[in-house]
Amino acid sequence: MWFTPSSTSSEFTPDPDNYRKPRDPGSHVELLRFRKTAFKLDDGSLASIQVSFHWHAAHRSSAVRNAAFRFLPYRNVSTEAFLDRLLKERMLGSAENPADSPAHAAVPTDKVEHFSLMLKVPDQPEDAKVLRVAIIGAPNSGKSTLTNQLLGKKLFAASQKVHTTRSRALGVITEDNTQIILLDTPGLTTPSKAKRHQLEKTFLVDPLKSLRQADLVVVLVDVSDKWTRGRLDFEVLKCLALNAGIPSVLVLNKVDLLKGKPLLLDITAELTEGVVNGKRLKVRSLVKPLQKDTSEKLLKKTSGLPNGEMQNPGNQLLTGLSGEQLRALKSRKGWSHFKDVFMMCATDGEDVQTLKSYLMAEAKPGPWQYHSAVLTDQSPEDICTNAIREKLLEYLPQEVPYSVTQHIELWRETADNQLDIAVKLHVRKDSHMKMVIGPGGQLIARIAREAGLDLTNAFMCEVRLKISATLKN
Ligand SMILES: Nc1nc2c(ncn2[C@@H]2O[C@H](COP(=O)(O)OP(=O)(O)OP(=O)(O)O)[C@@H](O)[C@H]2O)c(=O)[nH]1
Repeated sequence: MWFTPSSTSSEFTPDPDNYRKPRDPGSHVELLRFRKTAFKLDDGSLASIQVSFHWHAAHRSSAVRNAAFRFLPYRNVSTEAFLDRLLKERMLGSAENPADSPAHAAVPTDKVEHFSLMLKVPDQPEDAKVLRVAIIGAPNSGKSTLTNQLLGKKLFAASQKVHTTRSRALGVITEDNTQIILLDTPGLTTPSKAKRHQLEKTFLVDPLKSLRQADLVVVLVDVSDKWTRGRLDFEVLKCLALNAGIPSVLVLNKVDLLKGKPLLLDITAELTEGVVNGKRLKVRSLVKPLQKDTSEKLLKKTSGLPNGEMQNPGNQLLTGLSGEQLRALKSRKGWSHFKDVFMMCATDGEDVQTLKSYLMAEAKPGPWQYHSAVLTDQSPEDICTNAIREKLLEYLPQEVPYSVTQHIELWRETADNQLDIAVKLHVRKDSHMKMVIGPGGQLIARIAREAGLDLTNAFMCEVRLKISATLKN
């Protein structure tokens, strides 16, 4: 968090030249509310932002009859310090127009508004470009962290525990004429592990579904894990083999945790089989790069299709890979068809900016899928439960957080632009209950405070989150 909302929040009369009108020329609009919220910066100074205003559209569809549209807010920056901050922070997007960056856009707090925004016709320019990116990798490789950093906003839960992400969700970056759709997926797992950990079917199906829709696959590997970094996760390899026609890039993540950086070259050589973008790597390597024809034969064997030929993923996914293909794949440690390799720290803004620029450049002419105000397809309630789930996973030991379920009891926007949320946690065991509450109620209060701050950032309004817990077997 780089700012904390102060309690000062006021309504005021808008200057008509000072807000952005909707691009839909036919719609009759009427300004309903216009708010200004003050924020306290780290240096103690105050800045104000126009956080939201609502339009009443005359030609509403029946699905949104009772809802007012909320358009991408235009913001006024009232202190130099704040403007300075915006311009300096690279992850916040275009310095020319910081107000347009995703970090400053709000997710609707109302699920009907969210739904209507998802259905809204994209406001695309004539030269629109688009890229659908599937981010896949083993559990805990940093997929959600990377997605949040690319978005410049924390909308996806990320924790040190595996299986933080329960189902597929998307994040949308829209800048200038380009829309990048990020498909965040649960960590790839096997049917037997899914059964053992009582994981939903989404864990098995969602990554494959995401892949089918992608123009580019980003494979994330945690290089700080010495047990897994030497070879690509078998489930990842299977996904790549099933979708060999979709370009893919390798991202070696968590390089900040790696002491010996030269090791990165060895890891790269292993995971790419010594070939990137059809060219042999010129690095000292533990493995001998595969001969080009051998590598092509292997691809043929594992995908069951001629090298480079686009396959029918739907059919492949239904039938899976044959026994022979799976055996051939098992003998492989890496994938020789990555287009590029990135080494990065997903928590570092500069590294992520490099990848973001690459994705922007990879976008191809095509229609946007979403309106530019869409940041994610997650409903406001899902964002809330995921934020709480993240803290539960972070602070509760071992398997305890996985058995806690949530029930939203109150969701109310107040007239002073605050959002009141009350969530009840259902805990299965008495011993777990004590852990969730913590000594003197400290832990549950901490979880409410921290999740509340994340939601304030996501919704760009002050969120008052109350969490209680009850025993439910
Ligand atoms: N030091 C360091 N930590 C990172 C980096 N990227 C991610 N992490 C941490 O790694 C942990 C796992 O990150 P997630 O983003 O939740 O990983 P995920 O792949 O989405 O995990 P699942 O939901 O289990 O599939 C979190 O504690 C992150 O803060 C990085 O580059 N460096």
